[in-house]
Amino acid sequence: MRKIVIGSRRSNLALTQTDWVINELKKHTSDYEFEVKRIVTKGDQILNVTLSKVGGKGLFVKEIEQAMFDEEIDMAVHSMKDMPSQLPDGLKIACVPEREDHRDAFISNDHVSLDELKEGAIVGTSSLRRGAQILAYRPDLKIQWIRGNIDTRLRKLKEENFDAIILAAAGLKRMGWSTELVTQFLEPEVCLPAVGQGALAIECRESDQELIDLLEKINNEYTATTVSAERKFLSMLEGSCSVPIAGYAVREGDEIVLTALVSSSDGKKVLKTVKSSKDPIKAGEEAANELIKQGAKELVEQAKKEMEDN
Ligand SMILES: NCc1[nH]cc(CCC(=O)O)c1CC(=O)O
Repeated sequence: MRKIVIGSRRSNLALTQTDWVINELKKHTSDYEFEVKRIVTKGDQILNVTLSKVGGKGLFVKEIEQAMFDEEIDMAVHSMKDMPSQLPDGLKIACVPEREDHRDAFISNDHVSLDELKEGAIVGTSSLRRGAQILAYRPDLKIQWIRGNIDTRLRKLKEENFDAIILAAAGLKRMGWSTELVTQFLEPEVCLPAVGQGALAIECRESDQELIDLLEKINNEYTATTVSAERKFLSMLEGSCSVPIAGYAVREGDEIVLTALVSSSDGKKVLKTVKSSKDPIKAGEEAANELIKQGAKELVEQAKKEMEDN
């Protein structure tokens, strides 16, 4: 019997997601044994600075991808939103299972809604994207960086000087937290999710056809298609991890409808567009081209300069 070794970050969320995938695979086959191998990534080690300042997305996947090349592991389960838009040669996203909740979850002390937070209240997030959209919606609020896993952030909400925090709903739900904890789920109109938020990316060697055939069984066509539109948009604005960037696609009839956003970190300048196409790649390209036309590249350049100055 072949043993499939799955690399996972050691965070509770990563391990939970990996276990979920193993369970899904076991529904389709009993021909394999599965083993989880924990891998520490750079992103797990650096917890005290804004991720966008130390290299952004790739931080959570590099060591895991190396382990795949070295054949120490056969596959890995990633949060799609942590995946850079370009994969190294020789690896592929073999399948995209059904997406969990795509929304951001707003959690406040005493369950005060975003609209009813007192003037100047402090919202904790380490995401430029969330911070900018909250400020665009409520310019009077203060954004304060917060890091750590879900438990740490919830503890900081209670113990430190935060009035509210924002987390991915998907993370909470996958970890089995009660949704009663959540004051409100932010709809994409208020806070457009990160590209791929709530979805998983299962990565393996391009040459491992046997594993690719197995993973195909838990691919979700709707999620794979809509996420491909979001990621095409992201790839055309790659290098933009210094600016807030967001994208979320749905299917309406036979069209993929992609909403895409790039903004300044202070939320004062928000570029947003909605593009539809039967072809998800085309929807992604058109959204990117439209935002570039509106000045997205200039926003990126400006943000890079500000970061170097700081
Ligand atoms: N950036 C870290 C990260 N990567 C994936 C998730 C949650 C699950 C998901 O969005 O798919 C989180 C935590 C968060 O943003 O609150």
